[in-house]
Amino acid sequence: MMNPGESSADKLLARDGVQRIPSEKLELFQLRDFVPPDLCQELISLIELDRRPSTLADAGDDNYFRTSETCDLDAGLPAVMRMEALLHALNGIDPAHGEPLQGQRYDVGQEFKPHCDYFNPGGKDWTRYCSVAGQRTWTFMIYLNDVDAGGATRFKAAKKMFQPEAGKLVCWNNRRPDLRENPNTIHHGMKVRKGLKYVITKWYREKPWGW
Ligand SMILES: O=C(O)CCC(=O)C(=O)O
Ligand SMILES: [Fe+2]
Repeated sequence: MMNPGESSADKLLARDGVQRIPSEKLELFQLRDFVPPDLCQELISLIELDRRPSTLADAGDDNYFRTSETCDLDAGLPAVMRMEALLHALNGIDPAHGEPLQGQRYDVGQEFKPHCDYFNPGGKDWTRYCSVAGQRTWTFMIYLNDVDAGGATRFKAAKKMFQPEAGKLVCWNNRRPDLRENPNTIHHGMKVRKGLKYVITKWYREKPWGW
């Protein structure tokens, strides 16, 4: 049986418009027009109100690895609740297994270099990030606006680049069928060349989030 912290290809493909990116190496999907324009605008306004420099687990020494700005979105706000309801209807994941929704804002020249969303087993932050809620299972990411130039998300193993497009969802399973972390999920939020880029990210965990 599927863990309540996971979605599945069958569940996602049951929705009209969901496309699986052909690859043996990972489970990767997109859905255009997932989030309506008025909700995209509301979420952009919330990110603008409350942004701060992004941080990283296992950051290492590269201060330019993730140069965007982040915002934790308050789960009690109507726009955030609407977003959560859309996600739950699509992916079927128990909302208790979700981390709080995060917003990201990238200015010209900002990027998130190639990385995986799961935590490195045995890495120095492993205990701190995974002791309560376990490993990250699935990632759901939504572009909130069309970017003037740049800002694509590149999945090298799948030979796929997603162009930002208001309301478009990209989602993937961070693990393989045997539940080991899948390094083929490595992805690069490429530099914005012109304009701003806003995204929302939702990460799910093996166990309930609980704090
Ligand atoms: O902004 C992007 O295109 C990628 C964002 C991302 O990978 C993340 O927030 O984990
Ligand atoms: Fe990521």
